Amino acid sequence: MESTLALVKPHAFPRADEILSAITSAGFTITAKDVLSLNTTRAAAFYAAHPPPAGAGASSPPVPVADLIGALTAGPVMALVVSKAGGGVNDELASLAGPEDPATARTAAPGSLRARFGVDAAKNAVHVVAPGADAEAQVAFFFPERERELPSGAAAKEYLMGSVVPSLTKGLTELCRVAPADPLGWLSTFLGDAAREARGGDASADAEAEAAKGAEANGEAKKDKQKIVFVLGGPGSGKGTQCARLVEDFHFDHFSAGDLLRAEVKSGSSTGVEIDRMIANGEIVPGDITISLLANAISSSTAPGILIDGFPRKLDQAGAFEKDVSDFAFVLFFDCPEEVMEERLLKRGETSGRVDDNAESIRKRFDTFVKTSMPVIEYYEAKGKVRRVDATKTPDEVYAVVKGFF
Ligand SMILES: Nc1ncnc2c1ncn2[C@@H]1O[C@H](COP(=O)(O)OP(=O)(O)OP(=O)(O)O)[C@@H](O)[C@H]1O
Ligand SMILES: Nc1ccn([C@H]2C[C@H](O)[C@@H](COP(=O)(O)O)O2)c(=O)n1
Repeated sequence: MESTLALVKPHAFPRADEILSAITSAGFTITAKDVLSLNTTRAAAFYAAHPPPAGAGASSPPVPVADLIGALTAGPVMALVVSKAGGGVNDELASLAGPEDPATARTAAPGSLRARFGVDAAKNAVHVVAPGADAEAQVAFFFPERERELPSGAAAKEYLMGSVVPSLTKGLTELCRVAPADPLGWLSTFLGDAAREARGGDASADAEAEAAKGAEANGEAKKDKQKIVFVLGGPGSGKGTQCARLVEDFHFDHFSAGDLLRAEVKSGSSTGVEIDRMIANGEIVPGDITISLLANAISSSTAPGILIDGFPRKLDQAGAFEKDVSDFAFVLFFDCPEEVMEERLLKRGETSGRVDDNAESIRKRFDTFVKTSMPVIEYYEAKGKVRRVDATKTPDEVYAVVKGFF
């Protein structure tokens, strides 16, 4: 089975079902699918690593990369791994897509995807891998965790000796030295980091770094040099209190997802009305709203570290942030029983003015925390990324433990 990449571009996204059906009717199999949104940095990195073909057609001028980036970042993208038995999957899919420019496609290949769903040479419905280009690398850009076809014989030996044995030996040696409480989680994080480091020299990572430099020059902050820490814990566990101390001692920036959402409510925007209702009801606001508020807030930060308080509250928020905004260093988790948190919140409610510091909202918030947010902590705990603190002690005692993590 040979595989290649296809992207359904944002303007054609509403017609993704028809595009998928055209692809499968032509005898291809969709072996992986993801819906994502790309920011400018990531789209620029993609086109830098995988430059588009020279022109939309023999007689047409090349499409400016800025237009391609604009088209790819305008909304949701559907990324597909398209497979077919035998060879030539790239060329066959390129032929189903049709000429780059939909205007040309409509006369030269009227049944093609671009003829049917394209608008212009940038909004041309689908990105497919150009004949002769590196399909595997393009697939890996969007599906980095996907298993590749394993090498065999001498190639397998070379791969194992060169890539697997050195990091596994180092990982196992370190594992014995550190003796972590969760050895499997620890080793999985270690090997994941080693693999990412090894990929640091590949073409797409270089391109991404270059693109990020460009984005920085345009005022977009590059977050990978700043330590980002997710601060989690139940409502009233003391996240905000401890973050304030870290800001004072370490000059970090502190962004509270709850505060950003409350500011949105105050702004009087139409989204704000709905956010206010959800907060009072103890519900989680959709991740895309919170992530865009956070991404905007952290984009201008130049502090050595960034504390993201009260986020991610749901597993999908965690994945989306890591994918679209930034990696993070660890989760600082304040472990506190409900009775303690309830007492603190009712006391805070006497003066806070918060719509959710009342007995009924508190009960709903606890329920949401257990059902929706604890799985985030368990997920990262299994990866060895959680630093847990007993939050029942006095603020000074809690802080003595917290600052040891920085
Ligand atoms: N260790 C502590 N001991 C006693 N009271 C505390 C402690 N830490 C914080 N508090 C108090 O408990 C209340 C809740 O603390 P804080 O606002 O820091 O919690 P939070 O986790 O940020 O809450 P939320 O998620 O609801 O915003 C505050 O009134 C704070 O003064
Ligand atoms: N990632 C987030 C963070 C917060 N909210 C909403 C729901 C919470 O109950 C409320 C208050 O947050 P807090 O100040 O307690 O951190 O804000 C959310 O939906 N998603």
